[in-house]
Amino acid sequence: MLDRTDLAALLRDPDLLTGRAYLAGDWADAASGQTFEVRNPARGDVLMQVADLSRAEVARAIDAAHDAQKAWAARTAKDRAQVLRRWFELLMEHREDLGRILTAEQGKPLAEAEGEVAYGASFVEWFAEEAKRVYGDTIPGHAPDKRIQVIRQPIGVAAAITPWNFPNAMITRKAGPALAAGCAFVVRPASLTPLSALALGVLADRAGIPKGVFSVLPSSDSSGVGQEFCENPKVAKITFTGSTEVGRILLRQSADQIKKCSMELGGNAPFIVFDDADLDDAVEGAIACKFRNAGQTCVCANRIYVQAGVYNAFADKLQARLARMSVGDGLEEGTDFGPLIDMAAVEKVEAHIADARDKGAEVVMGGARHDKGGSFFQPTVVTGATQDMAFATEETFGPLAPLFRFDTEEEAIALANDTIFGLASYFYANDLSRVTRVSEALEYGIVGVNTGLISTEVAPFGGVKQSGLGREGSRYGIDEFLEMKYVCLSVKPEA
Ligand SMILES: NC(=O)C1=CN([C@@H]2O[C@H](COP(=O)(O)OP(=O)(O)OC[C@H]3O[C@@H](n4cnc5c(N)ncnc54)[C@H](OP(=O)(O)O)[C@@H]3O)[C@@H](O)[C@H]2O)C=CC1
Ligand SMILES: O=C(O)CCCC(=O)O
Repeated sequence: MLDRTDLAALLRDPDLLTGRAYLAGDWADAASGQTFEVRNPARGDVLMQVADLSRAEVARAIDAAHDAQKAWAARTAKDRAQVLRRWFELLMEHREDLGRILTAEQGKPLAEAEGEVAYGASFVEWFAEEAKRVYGDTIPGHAPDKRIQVIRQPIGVAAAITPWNFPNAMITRKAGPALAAGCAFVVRPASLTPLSALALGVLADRAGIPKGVFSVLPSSDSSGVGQEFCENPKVAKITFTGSTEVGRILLRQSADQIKKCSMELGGNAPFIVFDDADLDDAVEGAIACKFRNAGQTCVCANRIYVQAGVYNAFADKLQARLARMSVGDGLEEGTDFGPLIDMAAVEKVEAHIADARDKGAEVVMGGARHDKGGSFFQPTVVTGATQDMAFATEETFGPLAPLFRFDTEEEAIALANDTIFGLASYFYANDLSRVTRVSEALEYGIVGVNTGLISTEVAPFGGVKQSGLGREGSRYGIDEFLEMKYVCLSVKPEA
């Protein structure tokens, strides 16, 4: 049993745990008194009740953000940077508590949860620094009396919709650059994981982010809030992480007002092992890449292509390594893989396994629900995977590693690119010419070479094709929250 009291008892600062919305600088219940449940995926217990805001309350937060934004933007960049720096420090000081809250509502092992909190905080730190480097430009005039200046200004109110798989970092990766640029920011977190978002609000409040500039708006009405964000003229920017399907809905809804959108959508990452790769490294990389967050990450390997000469050896080593890893409650010491987020996620993994079996693949490891019950699932390896199987075209979002066999480099590249998605891709090889050729040929926003982990605040994260629009993190990430203005000055000659 894990309820609110138990979870609060695990925290050094129980005030981080709240079910009230952070609306326009005030902590509030829903006016209707409605709440929705947040559950712990490992035990299925109801952890807490959280304020279930209406669309009208979300509109009120947008009004407040709109009113507060101008004064926030008018502060010096250094001043905004100092407030963000304070927020970063508080996030790091409370890393353990934030990790416990995250694991309790999302399920990932504590070490991973704390890693996510530090990763999330790194975006606030990075963009606190970048706030001071929003430079403009001076362009030589096109006529003797003309001077041309380019300035970059905050876009206005940014509205974010974020997923359950990274309940902390997907918010900070958007809020950091938005606030640094001088935007106000409202976020509706996934209804499965609002507690991490609300804890971020508690610390934003303590850090001195002004009232209204940052709001956290839990609501069970995802489509109603999505419509409000897209249709409210006071919102200038939509920033979303989630499925390609919902991304399409938000883009359609944003079209009437030509709203600026950043979309970080689904992936279907190929992970290619060439026969000149270091196989032990490739196995470690595959485990980190495929099984992180129990496979519920948009940059997780979804299809593992292994060259024929090393196929059997790779499959054996992968199984041997996985056999030493443990599935369990993320709050317990020594857990490598937590539960899946819910039973729908389990059913999707099962459907992909059944489809592969029907089409001739062999399940050589796992393949079934774990005897811990609930949404725990066995780490699974499937051999004999082929392009007609469901996981070749759809994200599994679970602990299923399908191994495809290929013969030539050309074939591997064609198979890897045979998808509507283009977020992350990975390959292991040592021949320098091959590394260069393959890096250039993969149609993806991100390529990991001899590594299964590519996430960092200093590099641009984002996809091509139907994996999204825009980039998050790095020096480019702040551009998503800025508009460029060209000022043409006519200078009269002396009278
Ligand atoms: N790129 C990524 O990081 C992610 C990819 N996915 C992919 O999507 C699949 C489904 O996962 P799921 O969680 O359902 O992803 P969704 O895209 O449905 O959810 C992501 C966020 O969008 C919200 N949302 C859902 N429908 C709407 C809508 N009509 N308008 C506005 N917001 C909406 C959700 O809210 P709520 O859940 O509260 O309804 C959540 O906050 C996964 O299996 C995976 O393949 C999922 C999550 C992240
Ligand atoms: O699944 C996602 O959308 C977030 C990826 C986490 C990361 O940045 O690595």
